[in-house]
Amino acid sequence: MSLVIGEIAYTNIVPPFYCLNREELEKNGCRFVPKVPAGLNAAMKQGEVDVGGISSFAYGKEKGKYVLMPHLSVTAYGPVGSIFLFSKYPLESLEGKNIALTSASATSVHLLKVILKEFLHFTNITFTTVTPDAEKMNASFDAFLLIGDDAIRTFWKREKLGVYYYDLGQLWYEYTGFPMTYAVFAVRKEAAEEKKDMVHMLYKQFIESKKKALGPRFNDMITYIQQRHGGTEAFWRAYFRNLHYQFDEKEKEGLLYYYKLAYEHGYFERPVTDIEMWMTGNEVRDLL
Ligand SMILES: C=C(O[C@@H]1C=C(C(=O)O)C=C[C@H]1O)C(=O)O
Repeated sequence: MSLVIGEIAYTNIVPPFYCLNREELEKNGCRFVPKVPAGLNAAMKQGEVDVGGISSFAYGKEKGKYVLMPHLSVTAYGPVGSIFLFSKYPLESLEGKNIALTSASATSVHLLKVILKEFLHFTNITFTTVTPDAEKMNASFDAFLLIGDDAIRTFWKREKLGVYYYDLGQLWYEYTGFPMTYAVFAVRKEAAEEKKDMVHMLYKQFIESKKKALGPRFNDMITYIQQRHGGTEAFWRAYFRNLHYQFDEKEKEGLLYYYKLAYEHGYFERPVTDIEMWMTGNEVRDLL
């Protein structure tokens, strides 16, 4: 029996994965599957992936099927640094325009729609989902949304593209005062039951990896990322110091508010008013 772990193929998720003892996990039957968030959301829904990072939107959409791992998420209190709407026009002038949405995302595309409809009161924007490619998107659309490393690379060349840019996390924070949780760590309920010991082992390692990657191993994580993706050391340091990886009351409150608006705007069939956790209280404390 193997445990299939979804690994978001973007840098934002690195800390909980960076210091995993992959050899040990693989020896014990774990297998890693890297995909962009939308790919993992689908794989998890189809039962091909048991556990891992998925879009927080996908948890709400599939409410009832997954439980969430405590103290793990990808969250920002304000700007994210890697979720941008790039636009030929200022934000206030987007009514009547067409916007390209990256096919890699679920949380951020709905976040953008919610922000434009709920807070800017736009009713007439055409959205088209396309493969992320800044040049092509910029050539054919008035504005385009990118996430993850695609967004970071485009942010670095924003002046060449001559576009306005808006950080969705910043907009959300300005309008609501809430943090926004983009990725959650979900476990399919069947896997949580049937592969209990493996899920426990993995959870412990996720927590340890996050602590080490943001603590004693921070410098070598930054070097590793800079070597793979370019950019400056200062950029990556600031990027990771800004992101939050916990998932406690404040993060849940922000996420539930997002779920409320997502339901009101018709993106969920049922309201999502609570979050089911994998293990709670004392049980988890033993694993931390
Ligand atoms: C922080 C980010 O969040 C990601 C955004 C997601 C989405 O929009 O569905 C899903 C997972 C997150 O890892 C990012 O893309 O940079």
